[in-house]
Amino acid sequence: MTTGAAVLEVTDLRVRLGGVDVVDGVSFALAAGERVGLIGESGSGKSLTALAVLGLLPPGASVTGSVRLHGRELLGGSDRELSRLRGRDLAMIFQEPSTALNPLMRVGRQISEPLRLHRGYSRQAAARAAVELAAAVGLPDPQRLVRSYPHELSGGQRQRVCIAAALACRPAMLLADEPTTALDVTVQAEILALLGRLVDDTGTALLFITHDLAVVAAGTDRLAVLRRGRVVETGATDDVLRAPADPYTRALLAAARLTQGDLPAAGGGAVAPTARGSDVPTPASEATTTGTIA
Ligand SMILES: Nc1ncnc2c1ncn2[C@@H]1O[C@H](COP(=O)(O)OP(=O)(O)OP(=O)(O)O)[C@@H](O)[C@H]1O
Repeated sequence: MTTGAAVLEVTDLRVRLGGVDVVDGVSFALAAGERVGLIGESGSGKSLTALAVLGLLPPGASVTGSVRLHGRELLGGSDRELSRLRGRDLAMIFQEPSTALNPLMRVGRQISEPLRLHRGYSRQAAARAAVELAAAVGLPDPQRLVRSYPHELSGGQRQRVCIAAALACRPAMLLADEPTTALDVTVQAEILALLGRLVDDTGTALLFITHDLAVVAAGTDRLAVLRRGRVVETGATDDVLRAPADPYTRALLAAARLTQGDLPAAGGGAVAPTARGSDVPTPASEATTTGTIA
C-alpha cells in the first residue's frame, strides 16, 4: 500500500496455528502519522496479525514473511531485541484494559514504566512524567490518580492509563486492537477522539483493528479488509466504504448498515479532537536516547 519511507511494512505474513494458515499472506504498510484500519469478521486473523508484528504469537504458532519497522526486519529477532523495541518504537493497546494492567502496581508506575525501561528515567523523573502523561490523557486529578491502583479506576480511565503508557516513549508505531469494545458506549467516543488527537500530536502511525465500521469511517485514512487470513480489499477509507469493490466488503457494510452520516466528510474524516487533556508531554530532560519521532 505505502512505499518508500514506510514506518511499518508487512509483507506476505503467514501465521500457522494447528495446521491452519490463520494469517495467509497478508501485506500492508503504514507511513508516519498514517492511520490504517484493519477490519474483518471475528476470526479473520486481525489480532494474530498484530501479535505477529509485536512478536507475541501464542506458543506453537509458526510465522513467515517479513515485518519491517523503519526498514529493520523484526521476524526472527531475538526476544531481547523485540522487548527492546516494544514500548519504545512499537506499542500496543489491547481491548481489555483490566487485563493489560498489573492489578498490584500503582497506575503512575505503569504509565511511566516504559520511560524507566527504555529511556533511563530516574524514579523521580518517571513519577513527574507519569503525572504529566496522566494529565495529557485527560485523567482527573492526575497528582492523586497516579497513586491509585487499577481497580479504583473506571474502565475508560483504565484505557486512558494504557494509552498514556503506550505513547509515553512516543513510539513510531501503535497497534490498537479493539481498544473501545470493552468500554461503555458513552466513553467510546471520548477514547477514540483522544487516541486520534494523540497520534496526530506525536506523528505515530496507527494500525486500528476493529469490526466496528463506524469507528474506522471516522478515525482512519486507509483500510485493509481481512477475510479468512487474507486481505481482500485495500484503499482509502472513504473510497472503500462508499464503493466497496469486493463482495465480502459489501456484505460487511450491509451487515453494519452504515448510514451516510457515519461516512467521513469530504476533505478528511479524522476523529474529532477531544476537549479533555493536553498534548503528550516530551519530558526530554531525563532522556538517555532520542525518540524515533523528532
Ligand atoms: N492460540 C490460538 N490457538 C489456535 N488457534 C487460534 C489461537 N488464537 C487464534 N486462533 C484462531 O486463529 C484465527 C484468527 O484469530 P484472530 O484472533 O486473529 O481473529 P480476529 O479477526 O482478531 O477475531 P476477533 O475479531 O474475534 O478478535 C481464528 O480462527 C482463531 O480461532
